[in-house]
Amino acid sequence: MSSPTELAAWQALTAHQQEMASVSMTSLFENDAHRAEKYCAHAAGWTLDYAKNRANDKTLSLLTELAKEAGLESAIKGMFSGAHINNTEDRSVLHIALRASQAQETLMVDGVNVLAEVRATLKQMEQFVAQLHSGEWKGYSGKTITDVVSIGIGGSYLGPKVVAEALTPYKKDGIKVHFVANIDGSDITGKLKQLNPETTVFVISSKTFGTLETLSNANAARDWFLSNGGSQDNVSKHFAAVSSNVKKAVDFGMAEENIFPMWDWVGGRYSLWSAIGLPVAIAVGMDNFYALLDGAHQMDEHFRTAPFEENLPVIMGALGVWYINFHNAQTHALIPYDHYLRAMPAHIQQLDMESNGKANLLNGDGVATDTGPIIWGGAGTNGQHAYHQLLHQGTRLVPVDFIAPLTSHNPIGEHHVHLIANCLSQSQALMVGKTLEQAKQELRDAGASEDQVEAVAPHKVIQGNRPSNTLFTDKMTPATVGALIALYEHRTFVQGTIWGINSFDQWGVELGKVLGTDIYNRLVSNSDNSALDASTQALIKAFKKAQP
Ligand SMILES: O=P(O)(O)OC[C@H]1O[C@H](O)[C@H](O)[C@@H](O)[C@@H]1O
Repeated sequence: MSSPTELAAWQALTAHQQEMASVSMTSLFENDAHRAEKYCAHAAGWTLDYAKNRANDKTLSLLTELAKEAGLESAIKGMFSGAHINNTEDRSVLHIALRASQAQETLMVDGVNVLAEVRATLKQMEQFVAQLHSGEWKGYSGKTITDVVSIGIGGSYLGPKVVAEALTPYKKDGIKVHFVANIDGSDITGKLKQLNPETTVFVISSKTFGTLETLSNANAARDWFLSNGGSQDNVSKHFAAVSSNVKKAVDFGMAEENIFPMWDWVGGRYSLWSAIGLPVAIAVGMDNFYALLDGAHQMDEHFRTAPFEENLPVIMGALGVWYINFHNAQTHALIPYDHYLRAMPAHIQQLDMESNGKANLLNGDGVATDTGPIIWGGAGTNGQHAYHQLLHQGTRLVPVDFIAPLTSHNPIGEHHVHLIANCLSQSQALMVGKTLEQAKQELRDAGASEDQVEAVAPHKVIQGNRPSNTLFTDKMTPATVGALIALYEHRTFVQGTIWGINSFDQWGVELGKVLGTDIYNRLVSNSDNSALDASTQALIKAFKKAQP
């Protein structure tokens, strides 16, 4: 596809943005008694209230038209049929196959029924999880396993960690699941201190089995195991792997039956639904893992079949484009009002920024528009006492997604009512703001002198008219958590399709890895560094000087 700026809907939106510039969201509500119910959509246990956006019927119809002109309908068909939509790697993009309904028996891709492979792997996971939970799986000294440590990084780490945390109320007793990712030795050292090698199983999650951080931590775990009573013959009782590189995992010491396959049609950041999600399945049980997959599948079906006007990923994706490209928004915040979902913004950050942080169209030409925004956020209400100041009064426009369950897993006292009251009031405050007159009156009512009123009132003005979506569900369950993450996966795809970029490769991370190896070699040798830039030379020198 060529640049989206050439599309008729893009040009119409550019003109429409001018029309909307002086229209406040509050006036949109005043002029349409049905706005709240109209600007509301439902899918897979979630409701999206998108009424608090700088958008009217025309905006939404132009945005929907833009998605159509950009070819989103055929892109969706392409994804679901296994077309090689990841064009730079010539691969299908099939995370949707990992959660396909059991009723579907075949999905033929390049002559292979991928669903048969997916189902066989799920069965393998079932057995593994059952053996761990029943106590049938014993460590080398005959003791029952009490701890599982997942070692991975990027997509082979963050998604499972975030979902396992989100599903804390569903955790099964007996086995504690830990995650290690960083090559900073403090990460694994801290974890190993709490563990007994006789009762610990490590799951090494790496699609390539070639990632520096993961292999370094896997080797450190094996060394620890071997120097604390374990033997080479027993490595297979304490180490399993999830990887598409079986040979490397076998060479490490894994038994072939403890290696769970991955496929090149699953991108790392989309892989938590595969055996990469094994730590989740161990933490919450296979029944809950299946419920997670089913929730995601419900969202897939909605995305595949719902008209764009009612389609949550399309609405959210298109509204994001509206702000990024027509209002110059540089970032997008996700604020879950749910303690267990507190790390979700980090997962969506990885998902979205690794997918849409691109500057080339599918055909290789440079883009003419901004693409993926900076995704950030954190748990409400904590953020209200920190960065919300900037959301309300800063100079930047930051569209926000508020995410909340209507009921709590821990309904103590008035906590949940307050939590939700805060969530709703934040989106309200962002929209309505506070005028100078209101600020003055507030100060007068509090007994301030006229001098104080004049001096302080401008600082209390809140511009308002700042957009947000509110996503809510009855309860955070495996199914609703699965649907929520699938929603953001598809939103990312919608935006990538509108921008005409490939959301499924990640060439940008490679250069740092190559240079990292080069610098490593320089740090451990007496190489001639004079050809390097002066800053890097000085930093290498400082490192070497500090070594004992
Ligand atoms: O699963 P692995 O092969 O170890 O890869 C782990 C991660 O590393 C890479 O650098 C990619 O940027 C990620 O997309 C990937 O998830």
